[in-house]
Amino acid sequence: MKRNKITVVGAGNVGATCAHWAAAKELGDIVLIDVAEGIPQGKALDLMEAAPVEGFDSIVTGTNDFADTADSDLVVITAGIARKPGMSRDDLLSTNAGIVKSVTEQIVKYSPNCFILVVTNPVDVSAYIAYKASGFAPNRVFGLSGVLDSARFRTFIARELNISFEDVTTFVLGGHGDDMVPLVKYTYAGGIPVEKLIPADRLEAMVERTRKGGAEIVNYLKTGSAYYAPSASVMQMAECILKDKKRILPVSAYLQGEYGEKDVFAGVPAIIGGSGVEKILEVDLNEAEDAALKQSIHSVRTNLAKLSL
Ligand SMILES: NC(=O)c1ccc[n+]([C@@H]2O[C@H](COP(=O)([O-])OP(=O)(O)OC[C@H]3O[C@@H](n4cnc5c(N)ncnc54)[C@H](O)[C@@H]3O)[C@@H](O)[C@H]2O)c1
Ligand SMILES: O=C(O)C[C@H](O)C(=O)O
Repeated sequence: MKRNKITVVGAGNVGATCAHWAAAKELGDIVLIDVAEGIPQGKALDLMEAAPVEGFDSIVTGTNDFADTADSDLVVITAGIARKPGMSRDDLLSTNAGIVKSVTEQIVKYSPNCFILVVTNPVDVSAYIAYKASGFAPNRVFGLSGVLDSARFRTFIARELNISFEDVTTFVLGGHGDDMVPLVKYTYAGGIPVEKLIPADRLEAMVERTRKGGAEIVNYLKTGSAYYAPSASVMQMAECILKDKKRILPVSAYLQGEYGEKDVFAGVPAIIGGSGVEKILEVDLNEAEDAALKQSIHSVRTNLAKLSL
């Protein structure tokens, strides 16, 4: 039986931790690639030497040569710079746009049939760049946003109610920026609408904390951004493809008329399975939610307009 081949581009905090989760879950064999010489090789060997202890059988290799990524089933792009306190994700655009484009060209050259999961920020623009540079169908390229943002919102709600994290479900939609849209109306604890369990002012505080969730971690770390929850989130998306799970997840997907938007990537609920983004789901939004989603997507378009694509 053929094993899945997963390439992670960028062996920094997010990339190396993606490899860690992928190995621990035995999602396939893993190739870590980075421009920094020795880093992917060292981290890959270190991770593989955990296999006898943890009991996983993934082969993990590190490289600086894209030829070693050939015939990957799935490629995760984490290459690029992370923000520091005082910066927004948009401040990363001018550096990361070129990195995402060149990396995508290399990916496609060696793995013409892969799925591409984009992490590099600002992610909705990076996903657009990867989509255009790859020439792939839109179902094969998507970005990490809502799974992470929803995980943060779920965490805050579970702690507030002192219940299991797993029992909270929600959607955070829109661009992965400060005006992302946590949807309180679609937030449940064990099937019960959270609006019935938590006072409105407490919920609003958690919505605000979710919107600033990335910056909260950046302000603690000082020299980089979050990576445990981001990499766990991206590997959940990867698992859905590799195991054809058909889960409904909020992801940054290419819109072709859904929610009244075209030719842009933004966070929407979608069925994620063996064909990647199998279907984008349109949920009912009230006037305020719809306006917030449009504003958030407008911010993504403002960034896109800064690029000469
Ligand atoms: N979408 C999200 O929800 C989300 C979540 C977390 C992080 N991020 C983003 O992910 C990116 C990576 O974050 P990190 O914490 O891992 O940063 P990091 O600095 O720890 O790692 C980035 C790695 O990319 C490598 N790199 C740079 N250019 C490269 C190239 N051309 N080819 C291959 N590798 C290259 C660097 O050498 C470095 O090892 C950042 O842009 C960050 O903002 C996004
Ligand atoms: O906030 C960042 O810069 C990284 C990432 O987008 C996050 O939400 O943690």
